[in-house]
Amino acid sequence: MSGRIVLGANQYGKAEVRLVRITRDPSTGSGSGGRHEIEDLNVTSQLRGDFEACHTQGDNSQVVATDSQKNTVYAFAKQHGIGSPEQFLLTLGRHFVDAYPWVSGGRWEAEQYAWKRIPVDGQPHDHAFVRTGQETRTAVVQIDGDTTHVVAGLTDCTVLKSTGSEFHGFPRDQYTTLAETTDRILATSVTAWWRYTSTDLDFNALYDGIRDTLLATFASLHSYALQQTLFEMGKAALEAFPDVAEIKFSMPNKHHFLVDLEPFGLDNPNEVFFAADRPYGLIQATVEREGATPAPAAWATIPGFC
Ligand SMILES: O=c1[nH]c(=O)c2[nH]c(=O)[nH]c2[nH]1
Repeated sequence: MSGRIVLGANQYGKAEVRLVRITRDPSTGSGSGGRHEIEDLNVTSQLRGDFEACHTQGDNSQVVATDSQKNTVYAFAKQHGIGSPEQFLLTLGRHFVDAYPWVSGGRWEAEQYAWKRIPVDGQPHDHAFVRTGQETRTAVVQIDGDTTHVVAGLTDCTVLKSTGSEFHGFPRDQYTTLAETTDRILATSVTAWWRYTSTDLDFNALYDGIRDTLLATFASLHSYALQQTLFEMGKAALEAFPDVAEIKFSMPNKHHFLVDLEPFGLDNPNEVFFAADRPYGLIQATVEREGATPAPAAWATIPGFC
């Protein structure tokens, strides 16, 4: 032992690059926009090799910036597609090892989130999807003497439309930078609670029917705002299910920003997106039957709704 302090094992890179790739095939599908495929990944790229000088002397001449690693993820999604996470990571990893002699290896990781097409009238929709495997069904019963309230709902039901969503016409002031758009991704994680008017119902059948109605409306509505989508989802559920008195929603607007690939000489016609996790828009509203008697006690223990 010399007593000298030295650098041990190290790796570095960009973690959790959220990437959504939409692949459009205008020759397929029933609508004018064709059938879309969605691939949704969380990618981490880390390089290993000779990075001694950076750690010990602040010499960045061999440091492939983590920002460049992130850009490469997005550019490769455009250029090579994804296909499978394994194939995508292999292409990515080989690129860094081949491009930089001092990069001896690295670690590339991806999580892929599965999406299913939302069924509308029994047919899988061309460009509206629901994320599988995370939705939770919820229910609360409250009894107070002779009064019983049943509220039920769902949470963490993540849905996405890769077209059929616009947002424009909003006021502009000196703090407005958001561009108007006539074609954007609309994605949200639906939390909904609805109040039943009776305790003697086929709750399983109702849950399935209400959930399917909410999702089919999300899929079918050409949206001008998430607020409008929320209202139409509630309206459709109330119209189809007379045993539901009212429905409350909390829906984050899960923003997907188009990645600027121009610096890399690539166009990006709504194909490669940065899926931001925060901040997010948060849209909350109650949809109710006009003139109905309110039931504040039913909602007293369900926080976070208006
Ligand atoms: O559907 C939307 N509603 C908004 O209120 C809003 N605000 C915003 O910046 N983007 C959006 N999108």
